[in-house]
Amino acid sequence: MFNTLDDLTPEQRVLVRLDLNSPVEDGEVQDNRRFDRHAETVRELADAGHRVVLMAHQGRPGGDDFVSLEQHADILTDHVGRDVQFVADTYGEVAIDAIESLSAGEILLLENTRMCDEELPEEDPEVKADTEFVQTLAPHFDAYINDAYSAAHRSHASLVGFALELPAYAGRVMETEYEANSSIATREFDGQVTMVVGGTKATDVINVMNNLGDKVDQFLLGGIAGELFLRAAGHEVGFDLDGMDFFDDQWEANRETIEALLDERGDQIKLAVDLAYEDDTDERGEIAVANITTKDRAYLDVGTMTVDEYEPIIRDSEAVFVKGALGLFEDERFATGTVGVLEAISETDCFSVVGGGDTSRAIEMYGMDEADFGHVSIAGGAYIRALTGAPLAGVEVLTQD
Ligand SMILES: Nc1ncnc2c1ncn2[C@@H]1O[C@H](COP(=O)(O)OP(=O)(O)O)[C@@H](O)[C@H]1O
Ligand SMILES: O=C(OP(=O)(O)O)[C@H](O)COP(=O)(O)O
Repeated sequence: MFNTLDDLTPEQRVLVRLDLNSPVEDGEVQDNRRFDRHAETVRELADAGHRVVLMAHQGRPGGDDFVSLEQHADILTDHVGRDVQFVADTYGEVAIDAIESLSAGEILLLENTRMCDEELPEEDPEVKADTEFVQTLAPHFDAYINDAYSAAHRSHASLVGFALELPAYAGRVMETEYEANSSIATREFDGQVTMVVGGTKATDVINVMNNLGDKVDQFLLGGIAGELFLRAAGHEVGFDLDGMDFFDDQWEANRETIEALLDERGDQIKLAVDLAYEDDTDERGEIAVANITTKDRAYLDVGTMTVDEYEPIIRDSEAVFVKGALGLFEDERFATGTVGVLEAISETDCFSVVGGGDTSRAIEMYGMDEADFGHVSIAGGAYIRALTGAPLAGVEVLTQD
C-alpha cells in the first residue's frame, strides 16, 4: 500500500509532517491526544538515530488560534520524553541553519507551516512540489514522512508537495488511522456490521449511508441528523424553534434524499423511539416519539428506551463504527445516548472504530478507556471523507509509485 517506517534506511535526515492543530484558549495551546499519538512516531524516529525535523500547522491566518508552534514544542517534549527544539522560521536561513546543526537522534520543530504563503491555497501536488517552500527545504532531507492523517484531506504544500520530491513514507499514526478508518469499506467481516450515526450534519449521515449502505447491516441513528430522519418518517420533530437554525435549512436541502433513503433502506435504518428534553425544572425529561404531537420543544438526546434497543444490536455485532454523537453529550444530562452506545461497544470484543473530533472526546470526558475500543480516531474531516469514499490528497501521494 504505502511505505512505512519499517522501510526506512537507518540514520536519515527525515522531514516529518504531523497534525498538532489544537484548541487554543486565551492564547494557550491545549494539550490533546494528537500530541500523544504523534509522540510515538517521533520517539521511534529519534531512537533509531534519524535527524528528525517536524512540520505542523495551527489554525488559519486571521483566526484567534493562528499562533506560533513554540508552545507545541514544549508540549511535544513532555509526550516524547526527549527535547523537541523549536525554530521560529519555516524555510528561511534561520530554519536551514537549525536543520543543518542537528545531530543524530535530535528533534526540531519548524514554525507553523501556514505562516508560509505557499502552504495554503489548495492546488495539485505538482504545483505544490514546485513551490519555493518545498524546493528550498527538500534538498536538506533524505526522506519525507507524513503522519498527519487528520489533515490529509488538504492539498497543501507540506502535505502533498514533498512526497513528489523525496522518498515518501507513512508514519505510525498515518498507518494506523488509514487502516482502521478504511476498514469498513475494505474489510470483510463475518458477522453483523453496525454503524452508529448522529451529530449535527445530515449530509454526513446521508453520504455515509450512500457509500457504505451495502457494507453495513444496521444504521443506528441519533443527534440532529436522526431527528431529520424522524421528521421524514412523519413525526413532529426536527423543526427549528425560535432562535434555532439546526433543522429547517438542512430539511429543505436534504428532504428528498432522506425520504428516498428511508424508502430504499428502511430495513437497515433504526430511528430513536424516544427523545430527551430539558423539563420545567431544568431536569432531563423523556417522551416516546409516538406520543409527540406538537412542535413545541427542543430534543437534546435520544431516550433510554432507544439506548435499550440499540445496545443489544451492538452486542450482537462483529464490527461497530461510530460517526457523530447521539445527543448534546457535553451536557451531562444529555449524554445518556452517546455514552450508552459507547459503553456497550467498550464492553464487547467487537472490532470498533470511533471517530469525529467531537464524538471521540466523549470517551475521555466520561471516563471510558480508549484501550477498550479497536481504534479511536483523532481525525474529524478526514474521517468522514474516509467513510464517504472521498479521496485524501495526502494519502494519494504516498501511494503513488
Ligand atoms: N440533539 C442535539 N442537539 C444539539 N446538539 C447535538 C444534538 N445531538 C448531537 N449534538 C451535537 O453534535 C456534535 C457532534 O456533531 P458532529 O460535528 O456532526 O460530529 P463529530 O464532531 O463527532 O464529527 C456534538 O458536539 C453534540 O453536542
Ligand atoms: O484539525 C483538523 O481537522 P478537523 O477539524 O477536521 O479534525 C486538521 O488539522 C485540518 O485543519 P483545517 O480544517 O484548518 O485545514
